[in-house]
Amino acid sequence: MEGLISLKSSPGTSLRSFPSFNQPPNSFARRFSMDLPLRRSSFPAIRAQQPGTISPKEEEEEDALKVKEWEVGMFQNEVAASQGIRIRRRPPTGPPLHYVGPFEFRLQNDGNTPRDILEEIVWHKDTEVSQMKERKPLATLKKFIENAPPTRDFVGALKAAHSRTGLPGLIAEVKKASPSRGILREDFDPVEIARAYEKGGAACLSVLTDEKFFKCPLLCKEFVIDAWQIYYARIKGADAILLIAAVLPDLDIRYMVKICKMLGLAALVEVHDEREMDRVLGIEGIELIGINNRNLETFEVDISNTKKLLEGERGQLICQKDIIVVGESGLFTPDHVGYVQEAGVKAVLVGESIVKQSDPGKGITGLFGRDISL
Ligand SMILES: O=P(O)(O)OC[C@@H](O)[C@@H](O)c1c[nH]c2ccccc12
Repeated sequence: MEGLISLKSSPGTSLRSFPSFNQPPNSFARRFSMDLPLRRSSFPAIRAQQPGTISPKEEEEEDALKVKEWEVGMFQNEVAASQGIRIRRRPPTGPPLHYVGPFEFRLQNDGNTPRDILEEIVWHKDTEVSQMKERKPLATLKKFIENAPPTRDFVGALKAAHSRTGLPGLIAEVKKASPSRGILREDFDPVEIARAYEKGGAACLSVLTDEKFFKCPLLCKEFVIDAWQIYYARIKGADAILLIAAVLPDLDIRYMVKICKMLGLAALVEVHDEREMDRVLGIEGIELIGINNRNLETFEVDISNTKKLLEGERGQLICQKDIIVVGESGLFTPDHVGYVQEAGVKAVLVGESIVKQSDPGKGITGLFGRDISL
């Protein structure tokens, strides 16, 4: 699960490769040169002094574009905050590293220290995605998609499993580690684990999407902050993708859900509290809502969260809209599964309790209290 565990920074990365949001643009730096010193060779005005680089006009246009992008980036944080989203998409005043002339020094600014693990992941993801986008621009991904095989029906597989077994359809998660639990399995062979899940009766798999090996539809478990990641997941063989309401403002969710539809992907939109649920219920075209029992900011797990969010009017609205709800995280026993099913879920997303078993397929039987592969 790269998205969950790759929190390390990328040494040796030039700032030039992720200029748009992480670093204020050059003309800003000129205006506020004391506050926002930049690494010299990384920015257009300085590059232009070297022979064989872009023209002053191009440089000006590039600068103007970056100013706009930076402003939009900052504006996004404000929009998100107005929707109750605590996670800031980017450090408010640029990254903590600052450079002045030939001297480099580190400026640790309070505002630029992530407040919790989710924010740290999102800030890291922003850098990672900017770099990947440079290597594989959207136009390249689109060409691959034209030749990609069709997606498998993720929602259909969950519904079929539910009506076949009378139990929630299982999305079985392949993960080696998580930030809250550390390493879950030393002898980690993702392919073998996924095969065992498939044999054990899982309807779908949740995995960092890589090669296509299985018949079960795949959920790409990622921290999506940019539509580019959705295209990338599609060419890597995903059939569904996770969108986290604690990270994404409504407008992003609307836009990303549309992109998913266009690409034939299911979108699993994840919520953790009432406010997020209400936001998501106000968005048209959502088929799958995940209720995460784990708070991604504190790691606290409470399975009664699923019940709480499905009570009363919210539950009725979900029924009317024919939305499938997935109970996520912290499910270990048949009692847990029964409890969330009683609360109204038709599917569950389970990682730790089954991935840890020596035979993950048998782990599924233990989780449901009976063999669901038949
Ligand atoms: O291992 P568990 O407790 O069974 O949880 C699985 C899954 O719900 C969890 O990995 C998860 C759900 N949504 C997420 C978002 C980010 C990271 C992790 C998650």
